[in-house]
Amino acid sequence: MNMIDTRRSAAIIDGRARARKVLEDVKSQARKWKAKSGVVPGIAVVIVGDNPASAIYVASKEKTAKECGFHSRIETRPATASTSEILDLLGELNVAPDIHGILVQLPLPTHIDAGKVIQAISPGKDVDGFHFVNVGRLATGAVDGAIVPCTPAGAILLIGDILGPDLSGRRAVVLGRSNIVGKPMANLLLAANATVTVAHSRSHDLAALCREADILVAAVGRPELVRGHWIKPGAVVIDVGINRVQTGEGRRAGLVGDVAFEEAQSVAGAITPVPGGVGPMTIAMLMANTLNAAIRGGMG
Ligand SMILES: NC(=O)C1=CN([C@@H]2O[C@H](COP(=O)(O)OP(=O)(O)OC[C@H]3O[C@@H](n4cnc5c(N)ncnc54)[C@H](OP(=O)(O)O)[C@@H]3O)[C@@H](O)[C@H]2O)C=CC1
Ligand SMILES: Nc1nc(=O)c2c([nH]1)NC[C@@H]1CN(c3ccc(C(=O)N[C@@H](CCC(=O)O)C(=O)O)cc3)C=[N+]21
Repeated sequence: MNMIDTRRSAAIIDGRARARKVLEDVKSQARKWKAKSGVVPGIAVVIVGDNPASAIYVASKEKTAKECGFHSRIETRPATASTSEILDLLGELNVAPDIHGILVQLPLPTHIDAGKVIQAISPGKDVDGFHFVNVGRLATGAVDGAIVPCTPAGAILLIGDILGPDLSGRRAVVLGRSNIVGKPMANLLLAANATVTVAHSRSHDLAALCREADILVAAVGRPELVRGHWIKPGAVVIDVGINRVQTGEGRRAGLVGDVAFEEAQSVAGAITPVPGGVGPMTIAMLMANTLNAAIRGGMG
């Protein structure tokens, strides 16, 4: 019998538990802020059309907002709504005194100018962190004043729990360059002193790039693209992907990430599961961003 077990097993990062901790903090800070100022943090979620995935996320956001003691308002508009109708609604929410955070659920129906809609949100209420002002603050290193996009903000917390806040000398690879996840993730890693590579659909030899990574963040939306042999032994693997897959093709039905979890688990040092990893952190960070926006009083 081989006495040396060469199989390794990564620590599974419990995003649900970490998110609960964030939410407990948010809840207690919100209570204190209310006692001091009389202000109850308020969030408005705008949902256009009837994307079933969006409906699930929005319900979950509302439930969590209530748990935090926040005021929450859902504004639903039909898929046929025009860009100008949504801009009018945002104009109203921007000046609503009981609303401190505004989120427009993406994707929007294609006939709506999503860029215009995002830039119409007042930067101080932009709890997604998608407005140019917040993107610019993060990109220029003024991280403290920025509202940071929720998913990367949650992911960097998980990374910090394992590696500490200073990532000097660590190689990070981010798969995906979207404005929602990939780019802000890269900026946060850079701000934490990591050496960052951003890869995307035009990159060559992703496997070799990924094998260099002490920290690998996968945000591509391709089920189980990242295989076990792409991963550097001991790496911290953050799987942002949320992919709904059917049975067949040798896969389990249901939700899978962008990383082939079982394979990766035998190589990585730590890994986030899907579900139960980054997803719950996203919603928790949305509440944290809303609380901070309320405390800042919509400044910025
Ligand atoms: N857990 C959470 O809270 C959240 C999860 N998500 C999930 O994360 C994933 C990514 O989301 P998002 O960033 O919005 O997605 P986008 O579709 O906007 O971006 C995907 C990125 O991945 C790149 N890409 C796509 N296919 C490949 C490939 N085969 N090889 C290399 N790169 C590729 C694209 O490259 P290119 O730019 O060249 O097209 C693009 O940069 C999705 O599964 C989404 O559902 C998203 C938000 C929150
Ligand atoms: N303006 C805007 N901001 C967003 O932040 C935004 C968006 N639009 N559009 C869609 C994506 C996706 N997203 C998720 C949030 C939570 C989970 C989440 O909680 N996931 C659970 C499971 C969910 C399930 O079971 O379906 C988990 O991973 O454990 C997932 C994905 C936010 N997004």
